[in-house]
Amino acid sequence: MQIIAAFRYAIAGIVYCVRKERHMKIHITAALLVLAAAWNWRLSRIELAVLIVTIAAVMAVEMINTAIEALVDKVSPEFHPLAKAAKDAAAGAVLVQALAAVGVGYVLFWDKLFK
Ligand SMILES: Nc1ncnc2c1ncn2[C@@H]1O[C@H](COP(=O)(O)OP(=O)(O)OP(=O)(O)O)[C@@H](O)[C@H]1O
Repeated sequence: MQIIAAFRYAIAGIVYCVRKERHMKIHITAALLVLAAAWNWRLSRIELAVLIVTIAAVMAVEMINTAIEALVDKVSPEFHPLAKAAKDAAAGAVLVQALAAVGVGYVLFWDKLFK
């Protein structure tokens, strides 16, 4: 696959997730707010790097969750315990990453907000 076409498909995947997933819109809004706060409090370069990786990880896991949901809906529209396991595990991955992001936010911003 040509590299330009590969990029086009990847962008289409991101656009699909943003359009379809309400959670992606929430993640993007939160990311913009957090980046504004990082700029306001002049986070160090390393803090900013951690923040960027965390934001990207949350969005990437959410997109993988969307991919798994789409695949499960395609191959198993009817109820199946394995379909449930796949969707629940994917949702669990999003939760784990979101909790980690809250932890990162706490470490980076708590002192600046409350001291
Ligand atoms: N085909 C299925 N077989 C068994 N359980 C399912 C199936 N589809 C959904 N479920 C159960 O319902 C839950 C919610 O599924 P759903 O597809 O509505 O995902 P969601 O997390 O609400 O995502 P979204 O809100 O993005 O659509 C799953 O986590 C799973 O437990």
